[in-house]
Parts: sequence; structure tokens; C-alpha cells
Amino acid sequence: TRSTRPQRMLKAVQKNATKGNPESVISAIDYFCKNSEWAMNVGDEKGSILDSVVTEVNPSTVLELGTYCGYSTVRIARLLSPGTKLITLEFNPAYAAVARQIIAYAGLQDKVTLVEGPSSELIPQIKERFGITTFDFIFLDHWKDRYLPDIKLFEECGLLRKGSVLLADNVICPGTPEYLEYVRNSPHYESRYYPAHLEYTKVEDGLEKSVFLG
Ligand SMILES: Cc1cc(C(=O)N2CCN(C)CC2)sc1-c1cc(O)c2nc[nH]c(=O)c2c1
Ligand SMILES: [Mg+2]
Repeated sequence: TRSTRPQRMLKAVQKNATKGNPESVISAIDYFCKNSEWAMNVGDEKGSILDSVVTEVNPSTVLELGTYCGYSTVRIARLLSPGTKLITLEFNPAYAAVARQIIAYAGLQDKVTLVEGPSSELIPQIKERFGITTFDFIFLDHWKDRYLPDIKLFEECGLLRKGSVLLADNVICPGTPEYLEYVRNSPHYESRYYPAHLEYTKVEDGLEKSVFLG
């Protein structure tokens, strides 16, 4: 049977990247998406903004919603201080299977805990399952209709502290208007928009960075 796009992406990584070299894995995926098949990785333009925010925060605890093939997981994990791990949630088992292999190819498997399942169920379990009190950095990149309910879940579960940084992809395209309205009008967040483009295209998109004020 025909391979899937994530499987073809994995093949491109295995063919063109160097094992244990995260930068080469990132480049191989970007090359594949620019020259072979578009895919919904955060991409190099928004990825550079992600890199700068992660570097600025230098987080000890990290959560990613939406692993897909692991591109942004690799981008984040390669920047973390030794001993720091990130938790990434993926709903789709086929995506998770490919992501595990791409993360391992980059040599970052010891810095990543990939959990399969819906964010609505997993977020309330995080404290007990992973011994986390609060997150320093959260990257939202799963499904536009879950951004708002999941940020409310973070608040309810006490997973945010003064200064927690949330960075959301796709706030313009596909678009998360209710989430934007919430973080931009809530007295509990200081929000800033980073304009960019939809990965590998000229379509407008951007990242919204929101700092929890407590
Ligand atoms: C699937 C998809 C199609 C898009 C689009 O407008 N397209 C027109 C232009 N052509 C070229 C591509 C297709 S944008 C997008 C997308 C992009 C992300 O970064 C996403 N991140 C997380 N979760 C998502 O569901 C997610 C969807
Ligand atoms: Mg995205």
C-alpha cells in the first residue's frame, strides 16, 4: 500500500541527514517540504522565532502540544540545557510512530517524552504521571479548536506560574480567533504577536507569545 507523507518525510531524513545531528535533520525536513511535499511542520521562518523564544526562556520544564513528525520537538530539544527534558503530546499514533524515529535519528530521544493521546485527557494527568508542578514553556501546535480549552485547562490544573511562556503556532492560518481574543484581553496574560508566514509559503501566519502574569 502507498506510503504516507510522514513516512516519506522519515525516508528523506534517513537519506539526507546525519544520524545524531539535529541541524541536519531540521534541514532535511525543510528541504523535503520545499522541494518534494508541503507538510505542516512549523518550518524554518517560524522555527527561527521559536528558537529565539526557547533560548530566551531557557526553560527547565517544557510541554509541546502536537508532535506531528517531531520537527519542532527536535528544534526545541536541541536547545535545552543538559538534563532538561520536554514532554510532547500527539493524538495520532501514525504521526507519533514517525516522530519517535525522527527524534531518535536526531539523537534526542533521551531529552524527549512523547505521550500518545488527546490533550484534554493527558493535561490533567501530567502532574501525577511526570512529577511536574508548573511549565516554564509551552508550545501550542496541535489543533486550532483546542488552543482555548487547553489553556483554560492549564489554568485549572495549576500548570502555570508567574512568567510561564506560551507560544502558539497558526494564530492566523489556519487561525485561532477565540484563543487570540482570550490571551489579548485577559488581565492574566501579556501577549505579543510575531508576524511570519505559513510554513514554506507566502501566506500570512505568525506566532503569539503569551506570558502568564498569575
Ligand atoms: C493542514 C494545513 C493546511 C494549510 C493551508 O492553508 N494550506 C494552503 C497552502 N498549501 C501550500 C498548504 C496547505 S495550513 C495547515 C496547518 C498548518 C499548521 O502549521 C498546523 N499546525 C498544527 N496543526 C494543524 O492542524 C496545522 C495545519
Ligand atoms: Mg503548526
